[in-house]
Amino acid sequence: MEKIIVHGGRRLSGSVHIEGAKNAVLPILAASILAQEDDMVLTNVPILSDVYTMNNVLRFLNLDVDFDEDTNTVRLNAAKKLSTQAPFEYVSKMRASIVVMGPLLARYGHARVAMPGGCAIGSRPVDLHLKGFEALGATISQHDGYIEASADRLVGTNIYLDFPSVGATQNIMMAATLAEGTTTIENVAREPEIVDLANVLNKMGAKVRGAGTETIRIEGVAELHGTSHYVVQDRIEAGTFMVAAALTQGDVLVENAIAEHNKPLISKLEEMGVTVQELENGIRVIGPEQLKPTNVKTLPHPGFPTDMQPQMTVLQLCAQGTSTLTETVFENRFMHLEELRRMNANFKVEGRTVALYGPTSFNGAEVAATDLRAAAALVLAGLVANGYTQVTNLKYLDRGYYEFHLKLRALGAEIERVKVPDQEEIVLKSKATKE
Ligand SMILES: CC(=O)N[C@H]1[C@@H](OP(=O)(O)OP(=O)(O)OC[C@H]2O[C@@H](n3ccc(=O)[nH]c3=O)[C@H](O)[C@@H]2O)O[C@H](CO)[C@@H](O)[C@@H]1O
Ligand SMILES: C=C(OP(=O)(O)O)C(=O)O
Repeated sequence: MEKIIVHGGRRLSGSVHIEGAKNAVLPILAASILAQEDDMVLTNVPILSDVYTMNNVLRFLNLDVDFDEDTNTVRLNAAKKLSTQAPFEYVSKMRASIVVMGPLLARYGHARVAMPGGCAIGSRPVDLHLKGFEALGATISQHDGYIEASADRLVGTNIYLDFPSVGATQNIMMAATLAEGTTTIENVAREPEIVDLANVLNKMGAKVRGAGTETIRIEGVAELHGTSHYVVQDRIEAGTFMVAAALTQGDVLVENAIAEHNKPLISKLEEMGVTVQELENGIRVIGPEQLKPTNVKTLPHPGFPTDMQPQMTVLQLCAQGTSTLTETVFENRFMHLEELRRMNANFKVEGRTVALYGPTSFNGAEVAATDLRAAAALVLAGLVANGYTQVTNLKYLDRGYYEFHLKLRALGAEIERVKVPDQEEIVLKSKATKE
């Protein structure tokens, strides 16, 4: 087992490099399934466990996948006959594997994918994905824990999403690229990662218009081919470092950060008294001596991102007075707060809203991450806590942050990541010693 140990109290300063976006690269990797000829060459690919998982799903489907970590480049080839089945052992590792379904259905008229199930932040059904496939003419059945979709040929149609789901928008968009005729999807997700995917699909020969707005129109084409693409920067990693700077009265340049992608966060930071400067080479964030309280509500893009919510609650807990945070996207994304309570946080959850009573004098403690952004939030709290904070369950952190502790250390944090024997190893060792 590994843990991160942080000794709080250091101001962060300097500049930090941000990786390509996990949430952009995962569906783009899946889009490679659509390339009947030519390699797909993706650059600026982050070294994350989720990327390894998606690469393994694609290898299982019979794509050739080569990840050169020295150059952050993944080269894929999908020219061979592919399998259309993604089994439980892969899908259970990562929910985002569901986005292989749209491309498989588009190319082969068939996909059988294990039901992804929920996770620590909510139940996360895929009904909107399936409604979209059905509207395109697929027959859907669910049995033995698998979802199966089949169609002779998908046919373009008008689809209205009840909620602007990121995954459903991506899956339906990819399915429609090879459909007969034109598909219009309304009330779609508008996240920058959707725009990045649409850009790749267009470079592959698709005709996707309107990504980034509420309506996407896709004119079906006969075939798609490989292309090369530089993955867009991770706005959530960038935002996490912006919060780290704000929290520690720091002065940090988040290199090449795209302000347009982080508008709601920047606006809230400014409201709290943080100085945010948009420079040519990135965003400079200077934390104030005292943070002002603020109220935040998570919403689909361009609203405040739910993936910044746990980190934001840590900042709000440090403000002079009471702040609120309303989580509208996922029904169960406050698990990190119970861990923060161990560190002296004072808050009250009522339904989807939490009142956060600041200012908090965080005390170092042993805490366990419950999900990806919870892990980041606990490390952030450790940066301003008295004494030592130990964060475990780092498998969550590794899903979405590359060398998080090293980047923080380079900014001046007193932080290390260590291997410690877990309980099972200790028992085995003590048995061996006795024998
Ligand atoms: C790999 C990836 O890109 N993950 C992101 C993606 O997840 P993901 O694509 O799973 O998120 P969605 O936008 O689909 O989900 C948002 C909400 O819609 C609900 N829903 C979704 C689909 C559906 O068919 N039915 C339904 O009810 C979900 O349960 C959730 O409450 O967007 C989320 C919302 O910005 C982010 O937190 C995740 O980091
Ligand atoms: C919730 C997240 O990811 P996923 O949808 O892959 O679980 C996240 O990136 O914070």
